[in-house]
Amino acid sequence: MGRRAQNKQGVPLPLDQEKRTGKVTEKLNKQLRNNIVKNSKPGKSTRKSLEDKGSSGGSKRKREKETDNSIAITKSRKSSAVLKTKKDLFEDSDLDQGTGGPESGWDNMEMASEDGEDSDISMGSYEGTSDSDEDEDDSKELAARSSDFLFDKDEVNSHSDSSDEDSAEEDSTEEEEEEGEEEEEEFGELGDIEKKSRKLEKLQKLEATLAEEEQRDMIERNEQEEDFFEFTLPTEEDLAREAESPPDLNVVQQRIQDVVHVLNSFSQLRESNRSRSEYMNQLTRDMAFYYGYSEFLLEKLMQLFPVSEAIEFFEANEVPRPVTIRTNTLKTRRRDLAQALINRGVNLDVIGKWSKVGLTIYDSPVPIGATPEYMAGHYMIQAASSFLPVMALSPQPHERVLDMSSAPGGKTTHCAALMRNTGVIFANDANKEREKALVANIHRLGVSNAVVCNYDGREFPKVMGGFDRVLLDAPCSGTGVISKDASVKVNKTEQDFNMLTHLQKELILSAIDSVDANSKTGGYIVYSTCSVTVDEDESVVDYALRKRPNVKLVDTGLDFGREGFSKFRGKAFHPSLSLTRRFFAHTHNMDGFYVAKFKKLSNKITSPSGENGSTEARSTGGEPKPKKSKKKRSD
Ligand SMILES: C[S@@+](CC[C@H](N)C(=O)[O-])C[C@H]1O[C@@H](n2cnc3c(N)ncnc32)[C@H](O)[C@@H]1O
Repeated sequence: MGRRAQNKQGVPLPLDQEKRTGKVTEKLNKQLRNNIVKNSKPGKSTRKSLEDKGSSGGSKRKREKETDNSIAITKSRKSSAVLKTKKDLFEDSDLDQGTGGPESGWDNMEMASEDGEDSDISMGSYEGTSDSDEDEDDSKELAARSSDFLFDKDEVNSHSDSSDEDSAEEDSTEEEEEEGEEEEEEFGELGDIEKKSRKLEKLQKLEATLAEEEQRDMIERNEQEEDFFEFTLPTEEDLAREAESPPDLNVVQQRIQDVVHVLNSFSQLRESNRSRSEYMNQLTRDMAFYYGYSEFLLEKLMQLFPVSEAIEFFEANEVPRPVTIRTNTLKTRRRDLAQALINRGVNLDVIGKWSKVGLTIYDSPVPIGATPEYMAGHYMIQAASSFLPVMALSPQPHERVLDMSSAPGGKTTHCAALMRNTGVIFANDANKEREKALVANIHRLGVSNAVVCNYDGREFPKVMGGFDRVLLDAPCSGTGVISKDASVKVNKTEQDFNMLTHLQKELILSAIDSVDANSKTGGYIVYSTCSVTVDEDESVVDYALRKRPNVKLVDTGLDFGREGFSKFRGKAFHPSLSLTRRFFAHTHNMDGFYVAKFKKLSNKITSPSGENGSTEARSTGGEPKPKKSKKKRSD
């Protein structure tokens, strides 16, 4: 558990709270707009003072009040003409009801965000709330407001009276009054529909103007903020002093934010005598401390993302993923299972459009691993990400399938369900202890087409071959499941990674050699890990492509997930690596996962130089083992 999670004296704010781009900015814009609509009066600044922000951790955000006020006043005045007209439009039509002041503006925003997340899950999108969803919500709200406004005739008619009474309205320009008179005349002449559509058009124009105005204001505000932002990296002495006193997470958190800010606008905000690597070193040190990782692992994981995204990644690892279950279609249908669980008071929803068998469990009055339905084998408690390799493998009825590292059997039993208990699955694992759970699950779920075996996967081609499909859900470091097992943060050394990747490379060649390229229905291999490191993912797959030119990567068939790296930190992989898929907690709300799918083209191993190898793999069963490549490789 990281210090961030351990800290009991007040939880620091999420580090991305001050993000200046993307959705947060958009939300901020919305809030600003709300505040301005509610509060804007000529001469009153609606902007939050920058001085409100913390200045610990070596940063200073100064503001020259006079300059700022004058800008604020000018801006506020500039907006007021527009706002006033908008106010006219809304004032007497009850449109303000329920929107409250600036604080409730924040409240509304938070609620909208939560709703977005909920509907995200219930609608099955794992891509997060899209901007267009938010836009759609906004436009619905606007349409609702507009239609209230347009169709409440009495309110519209009383509008001019009440505006006369409003002293602030007396300041309105003559043009505005003239426009109002003209409007009344026109209203007398034009039909209802035309009148309404003109009003709506006007409303839309005002909205657009307001949005533009606030966008400009936001940009200007950010620029000013940067002008007054100062951050100095702590010296060795500062750090030594800091180390002597009890750790203050708030100081570290603030420094992380500041360093990220500097790195994002490096040429503008850096100290001239400091290099990027000095900032990166401080960031690594602080983040490792803050989230409780070894510096070695933190650095490795940091390399996967731009710095701001890395923070989202580490934050997501502090939050548990939703509990998910997979319906065992050998015994029941998802609809019936959901109904049975709902009858027990379980609060659930479908997992997403991408799966027809998954359910997300929000809460349950009974342990979800002890219901009668669980005991009867109607479902498997399984992470959403674990569905993916089996979906990619797509085993067919009557095929011969090998699950090379199968315990405790989540994927074996899924394969059996897709094969409708026909054909045969060899459920292998090198660990006999873990196979107890595999056997128990096979029995509980009613799988009758599995043969459990206990070989080192590297030896499998010597035992048998000729499979239509092979799944290698490889042993890995588990960097994708840190939210479940936080010990990974500190217990994986460089040596562990070296040993693991070596094993993974041997296993992947074995998996390839176990498949029959001439299979009428298959000839596929899926490689997956619950780790996000390139060493265990793309590097292993690229190695396999080089060592076995008789396979090629194909589309995984998964219609979401991020493309695998085809180059990484100066290292070029085969371009087809982009066909592989990466999944992350912070982007897909599921455990970190990697999936690659190969098609075997020939049972002959062609040497990397393009010559035909003299041997065939054991892929058709019984053939000699492929000769070892004489060429020495660095990996
Ligand atoms: C990620 S887990 C597999 C999870 C499993 N596929 C499931 O869905 O339930 C990796 C497995 O690889 C097994 N393993 C480790 N080394 C192995 C080897 N040399 N050959 C075969 N299996 C191995 C481990 O015992 C572990 O059960």
